[in-house]
Amino acid sequence: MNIQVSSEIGHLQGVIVHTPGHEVSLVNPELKDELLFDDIIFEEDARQEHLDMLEVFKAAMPSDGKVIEIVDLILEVFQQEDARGYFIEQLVKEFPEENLHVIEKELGKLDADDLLTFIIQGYFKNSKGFTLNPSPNLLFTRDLAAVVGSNILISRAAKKARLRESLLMETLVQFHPLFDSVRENAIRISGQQSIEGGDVLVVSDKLVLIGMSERTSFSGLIKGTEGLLNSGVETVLAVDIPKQRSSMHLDTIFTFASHSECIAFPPAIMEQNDNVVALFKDGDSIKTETRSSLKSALEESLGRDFNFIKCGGEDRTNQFREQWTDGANVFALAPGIIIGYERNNNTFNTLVDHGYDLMTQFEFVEEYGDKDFTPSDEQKIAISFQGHELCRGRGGARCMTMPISRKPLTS
Ligand SMILES: NC(=O)NCCC[C@H](N)C(=O)O
Repeated sequence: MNIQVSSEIGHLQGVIVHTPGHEVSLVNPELKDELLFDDIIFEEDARQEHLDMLEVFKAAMPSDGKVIEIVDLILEVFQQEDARGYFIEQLVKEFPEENLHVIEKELGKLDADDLLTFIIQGYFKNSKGFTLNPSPNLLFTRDLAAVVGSNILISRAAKKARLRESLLMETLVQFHPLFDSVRENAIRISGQQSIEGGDVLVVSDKLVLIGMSERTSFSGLIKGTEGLLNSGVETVLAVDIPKQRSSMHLDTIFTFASHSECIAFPPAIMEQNDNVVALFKDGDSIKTETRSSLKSALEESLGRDFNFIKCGGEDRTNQFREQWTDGANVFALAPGIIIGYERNNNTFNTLVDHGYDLMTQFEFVEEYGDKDFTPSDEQKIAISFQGHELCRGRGGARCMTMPISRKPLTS
């Protein structure tokens, strides 16, 4: 598969996901805040909701499209002894407080399955009593990396609860053949720097948005920007967003729906001024310029009008309620073909006002499951899916996807 993503909306051809497994059942309520979950979630229902979401992806994707489970990639890569060794070395180094050096030898003897279980669920037989917290957030594959054009920016998580996922992603890029084409030029950040994929929105291969959030540090933003500007991106728009749990990434308050439409949470995006800084190259240095708003910055950069559709509609309480349940976090399967949680009905009604046809996940799969879906410029569809358990992990459709291949846009 050719790794290439030059927009947020091009027809989806390849995506990495993680259908939740037993790790979500290991979240003790006492640890849920530390593990970045807002509630404990019921594994079986969460898994079914996720699998049903994937059915929509498959119906919308071309027949040769690929939905790839990240654990399959990890198991493949862990067949290589040097990949296991590399991962274990990083794990021991990055988590000194866990004293994993004491069991480094035992870890080295684990086969691929047992090592994976240890990483995701936190235990293995003969672990001498050493356990780790589970990794329930692997579900949100978006945050592990961002494919930008034909490059990859590997995230480094801000929170310890997610740092193991960053090491997994780094190991995949280093060792899995899927990433052969991006390995050498991969953009990496290190040390105290942090950046998470939910903060990176690929408007085009020349223009990228990066959220300055509670998860993306200033040094992470600058290092990531340097890497992008050195690999063909012309402008990064840094978007200052509230540093708080409810909007932990830019994509929790802003996503793209079509060539000229975005879903935005009004208070944090549409009602802000001077909250965007453009970064671009000037010789060997990076120059910055303030932009008055995200809308004007996008319009100026792309030379066309944008329509920001309000998450939650006009009512203030609904805007806040539906942002909280990821109403602004839609995932585009193709231009104008988006999917989001069914519960955000005010957001869906607002999309209808903007010319979207509403379909449930079941209607969409019934209609397109057995025949090719060919997106057209005339058709806009907002697909609703049920995610009452998934939603408690505090992420929506975009958060649960890492696109690695999208068709280039024609217009
Ligand atoms: N891109 C996203 O917004 N991802 C959602 C991440 C949710 C996860 N529980 C976290 O707090 O990191």
